[in-house]
Amino acid sequence: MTINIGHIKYANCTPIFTALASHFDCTGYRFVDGVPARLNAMLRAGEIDLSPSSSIEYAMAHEQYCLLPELSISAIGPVKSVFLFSKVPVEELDGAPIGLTAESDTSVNLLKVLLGRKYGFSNAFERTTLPLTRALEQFPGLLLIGDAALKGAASGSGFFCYDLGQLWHEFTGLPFVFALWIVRREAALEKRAELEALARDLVAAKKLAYASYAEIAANCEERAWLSEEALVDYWQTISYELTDAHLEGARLFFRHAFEMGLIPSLPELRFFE
Ligand SMILES: C=C(O[C@@H]1C=C(C(=O)O)C=C[C@H]1O)C(=O)O
Repeated sequence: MTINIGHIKYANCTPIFTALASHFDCTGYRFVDGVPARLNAMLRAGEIDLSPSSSIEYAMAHEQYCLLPELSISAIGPVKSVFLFSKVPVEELDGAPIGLTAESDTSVNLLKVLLGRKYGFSNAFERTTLPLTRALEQFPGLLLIGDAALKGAASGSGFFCYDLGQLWHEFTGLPFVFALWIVRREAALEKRAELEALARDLVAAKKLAYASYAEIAANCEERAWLSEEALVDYWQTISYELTDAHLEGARLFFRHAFEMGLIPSLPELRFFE
């Protein structure tokens, strides 16, 4: 049975997908490229079986999902690819309308939690697909994630630039889990043996990737717009683990989100086993 796997088309996913494709048999897999918000919707609709997807998507529909252990896209401090860009210092954004990338579901809610709870602000939020400079003509602040955020930060845009991984760490002292590997429970039942093999291979691929960041950077598509050194530095910044501290960070995020009415209930974290 083919397994339909979501593939976030961002530099942060390149190491694990490259290592998976180069070391393991992927003939039974169909990879579906997309941005996180799109892959979340496809996962919810049953159009893919599993994906590294927004952690908040798990919380939104946890009765349909379970999680792969030992894998995430997280930050323990700065993440380098999730930024609030702003025309003024963040302390001056109370009441301001904030533009939100259409690609994210976790980080838009993280920004709401941080502005609401860390700063005590009350903001209006609006999704936008405008690029950085154009968006900041319309909004005093703009949230970008993934490659667009990496590029925006590297461009020396002259705007104030706040790393949400770092703001969360200052606020809580905990890791922040941006993405979890989410599996549809239906698929976990129907494709159990295949998913067990994939879960094992993904953890092995993660470890192989750790040992070959320089080689992966030298050969990947992202080299067209980011230097090998910057890619390796980015991958070393991200935490791909899912330890007890990561889970504590995720639970605390969900608690804030629930208290602010951003998710319908507090999810139990259930793993594929
Ligand atoms: C660190 C990142 O994590 C991501 C952020 C996500 C979100 O905000 O919904 C989802 C998946 C991850 O790719 C990033 O994309 O920059």
